Amino acid sequence: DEWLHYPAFKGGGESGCRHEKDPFCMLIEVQKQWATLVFNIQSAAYEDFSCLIPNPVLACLQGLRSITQTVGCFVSLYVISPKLTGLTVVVLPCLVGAGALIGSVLRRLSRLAQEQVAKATGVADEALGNVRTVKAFAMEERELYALEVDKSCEMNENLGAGIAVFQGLSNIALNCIVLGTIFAGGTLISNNEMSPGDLMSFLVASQTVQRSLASISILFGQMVRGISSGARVFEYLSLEPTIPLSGGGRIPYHSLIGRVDFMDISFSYPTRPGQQVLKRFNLTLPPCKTVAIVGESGGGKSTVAALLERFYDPTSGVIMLDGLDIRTLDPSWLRAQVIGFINQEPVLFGSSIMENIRFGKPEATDAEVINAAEQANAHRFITSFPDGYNTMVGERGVTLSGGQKQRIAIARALIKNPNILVLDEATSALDAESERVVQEALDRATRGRTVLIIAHRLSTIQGADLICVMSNGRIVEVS
Ligand SMILES: Nc1ncnc2c1ncn2[C@@H]1O[C@H](COP(=O)(O)OP(=O)(O)OP(=O)(O)O)[C@@H](O)[C@H]1O
Repeated sequence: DEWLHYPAFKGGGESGCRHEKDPFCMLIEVQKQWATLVFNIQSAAYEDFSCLIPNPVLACLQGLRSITQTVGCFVSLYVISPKLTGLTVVVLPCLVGAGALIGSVLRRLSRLAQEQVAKATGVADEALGNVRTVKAFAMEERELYALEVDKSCEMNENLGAGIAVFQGLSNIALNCIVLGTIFAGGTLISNNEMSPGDLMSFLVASQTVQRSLASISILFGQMVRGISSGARVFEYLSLEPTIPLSGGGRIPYHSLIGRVDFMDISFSYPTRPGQQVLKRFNLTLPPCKTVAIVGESGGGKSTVAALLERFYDPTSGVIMLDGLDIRTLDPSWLRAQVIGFINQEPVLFGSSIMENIRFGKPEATDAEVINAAEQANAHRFITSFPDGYNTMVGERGVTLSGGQKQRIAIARALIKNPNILVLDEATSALDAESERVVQEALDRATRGRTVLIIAHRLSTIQGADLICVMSNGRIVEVS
């Protein structure tokens, strides 16, 4: 009876609130209207503007609605029964603490699952990119990708189970709160400290809190997944290169002589600081001369080329270009205009021959591309293809032979007309005939340039002005 006479349940008027001066009634009404407003905005956003509003904004609106509902209902709860509300306030932090604990475990699981997905994708990429090697070793049946995907599947299942347990537990906990409220409220009613109507109002308001908290817990599950995926992206975005991409001095083209001095260079790769690859290495590349480095495998020859290209900076010592420390020069200018680099395994892009050669100088005209191809002994074989320079080379150049790929790589390096040419075992992967053709192209390309040749074969270094033998990270003989 008393409950039915309570103002909040009497109904009447447009707002359903007959006693507009009753603070409890007003509070319920304001909270209801606010929740409806936010809900309507959110629904309208979903239905009419979902393509315009980013998902995080929609999620924020949903979160905002749940949070305001929770706060509003808590105020109402306090107005109805401070004692019962106090009890809820004591229990709730314990639940929130337990939720935060489970949440941190879930975040860790989610991060591990994301890393495993990335690993599985990497394996698939490698297996597909190196399909010939996979076939050559009859490894098609070895389910490398399946293994990684199974692991990823297992991890995601664990994560899903974790989120399910989290959501299940939070629902059980919230229902327990309702049961506890009825129990505690019943005790208060029997002691005449509370009316049945108050208890019913309390329950209605606490169920709204329950619904809001349940939707917050779902949002939290989505947030856990989102944050760990985003964290990996932001981790990469926030990486700063140790060697800047650009910035620094440039030597005007007409004053550039092309003398390179390696002075007392010591170097260890950052991933293996314990292994010193170069030890007080000294070498001079005189302008317009060809210097060849030979030596045992793993002796550090390619590392010398990598340091000249500024892929790494030496641990100690200085590399000079025309008497200037290359660390003071603009790396993008050095790589794009001064040094032409041709390595053992030329990597081509899955576009046309024309675009691959033009990669060396994006603004080059078709005539310049053809000229570079002629210098690299590539023009004849390119024009023998039905599509000529528009022939697509396939992913990483798989539709070309080793010698053809190498000559396109030479043309790509020559088109920028570099002052310094670095050839890192450029012909070592070729048979005798292909090597002869490529060598011819290289002999032509090296004229009038400072050249560093890293070689295994005698034929490659025959024309060199200086031959240096490298062992154990330093030059041991010069002839
Ligand atoms: N990115 C890297 N990280 C760590 N160590 C590396 C890296 N690259 C090469 N090394 C190590 O540095 C040493 C020198 O390698 P480098 O490639 O310079 O030798 P190389 O003389 O060119 O050999 P090869 O004639 O066989 O090509 C080797 O012991 C190699 O294992």
